[in-house]
Amino acid sequence: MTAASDQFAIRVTDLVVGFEQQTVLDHLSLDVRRGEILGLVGASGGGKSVLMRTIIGLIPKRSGQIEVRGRDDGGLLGGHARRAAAWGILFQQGALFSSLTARQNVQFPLRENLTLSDALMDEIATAKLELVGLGPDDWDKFPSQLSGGMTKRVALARALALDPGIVFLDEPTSGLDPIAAGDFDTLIKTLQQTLGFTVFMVTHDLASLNTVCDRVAALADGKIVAIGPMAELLRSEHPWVRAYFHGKRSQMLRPAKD
Ligand SMILES: Nc1ncnc2c1ncn2[C@@H]1O[C@H](COP(=O)(O)OP(=O)(O)OP(=O)(O)O)[C@@H](O)[C@H]1O
Repeated sequence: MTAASDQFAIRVTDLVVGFEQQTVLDHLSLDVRRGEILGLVGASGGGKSVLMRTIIGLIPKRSGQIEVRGRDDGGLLGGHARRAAAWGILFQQGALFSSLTARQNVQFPLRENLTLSDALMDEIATAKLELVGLGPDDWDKFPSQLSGGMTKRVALARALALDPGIVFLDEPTSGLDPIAAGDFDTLIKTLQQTLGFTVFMVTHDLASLNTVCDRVAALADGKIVAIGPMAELLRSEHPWVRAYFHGKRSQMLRPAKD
């Protein structure tokens, strides 16, 4: 492993992805640094989810390279589980199993990948639920009994079940009120700083981009057209990036000048 490749958690080079006649990602390149929180913005239908799903292997690519390093330091886990622990994902709607309790949802990846006693599995699952701020009263609730914010927290606990090196978050704050969204942002930042994983986050939430992301990447016309800290993106001359960050709705979020 070279020092340069060690620096990156994900390297996407010249990626082309499409469906029938449609080309969604058109020779896209993107590096995600190890240990950073990268936010991805782009127009609706522009290919953000397709990019995330292609990186994790759910959608086939037409051409290009994808290198996902994740966690390869060995740790306590064996071969199959080590690969599974490379990344965790939080899907947009939480995507919990409705017939399983919060605790059982978090145990699911453990059961799939590890051979552990029920007692140990219980212990790991409750530790993860505590990590995301859920107490014993919530552990045995079913998804229908959880609020939107709690659902996201359980989904995050499940994404962290195998101690992944990379966490993919698909619009983590969508559907949450601004206070719950702010709390969730803080939780992600705190966990990332404590546990040191890399975060790849698709979001439309300007507050999240401002407060939690180390860098922001903008996807337009199937490519990454700007990438850097938020302050740099705000100075970008790319027409779509300008329209996104300096359009009427974004302006409304800034304090009025007196
Ligand atoms: N499985 C699929 N089969 C065919 N077309 C697809 C498939 N998945 C996505 N697409 C198409 O790819 C394009 C990009 O979709 P994608 O879901 O990545 O957009 P997005 O940027 O995540 O949008 P949003 O912000 O609205 O969630 C869309 O035109 C969509 O219809």
